[in-house]
Amino acid sequence: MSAKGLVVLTAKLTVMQHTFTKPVVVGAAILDDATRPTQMLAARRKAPKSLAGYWEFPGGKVEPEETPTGALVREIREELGVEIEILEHIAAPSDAGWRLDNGMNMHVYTAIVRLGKPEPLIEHDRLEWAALTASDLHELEWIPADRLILDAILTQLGGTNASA
Ligand SMILES: Nc1nc2c([nH]c(=O)n2[C@H]2C[C@H](O)[C@@H](COP(=O)(O)OP(=O)(O)OP(=O)(O)O)O2)c(=O)[nH]1
Repeated sequence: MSAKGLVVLTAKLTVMQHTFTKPVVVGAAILDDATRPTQMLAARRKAPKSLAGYWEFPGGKVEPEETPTGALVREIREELGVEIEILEHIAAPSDAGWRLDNGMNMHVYTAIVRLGKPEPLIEHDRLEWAALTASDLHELEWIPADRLILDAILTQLGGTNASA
């Protein structure tokens, strides 16, 4: 095959890969404080109909040219109108992340707000600071797949979280 043919084939394969592989989702567990967190920001989805009313980690899909953390900073800027600093990755059951009900995988990172006040701008109709305790977090109606992640966050923050 000629060099030109190889370039065309590679380009076609890249397009096919983006078409057929599921996007990776990133979510932010936004904390009220980096060293002694007591609260986490939950966001209630407006759409699609099947997810409207459920609480989630604000975030979204990683675009092909983005890093996961770069995508998360962008998504939070778009959705909540704030600049965040990412703190740590929440350890997931596999390198692929947390398996979601839609077949996608999600990576979750703790973060703090560096600039601005979070507002539900596009995808959400409510934001709520929930206490970092199992009872307060689970009281909200989360997207079912997110509940395991809540427990992992509580466990991972256990060493620094005064209220857990
Ligand atoms: N953001 C987010 N999505 C989640 C969570 N749990 C969960 O199952 N999902 C699902 C819902 C969606 O099907 C998918 C994420 O898609 P999204 O609609 O948030 O992505 P996006 O902001 O990039 O939106 P779009 O450009 O595709 O419209 O993952 C979660 O905690 N946060």
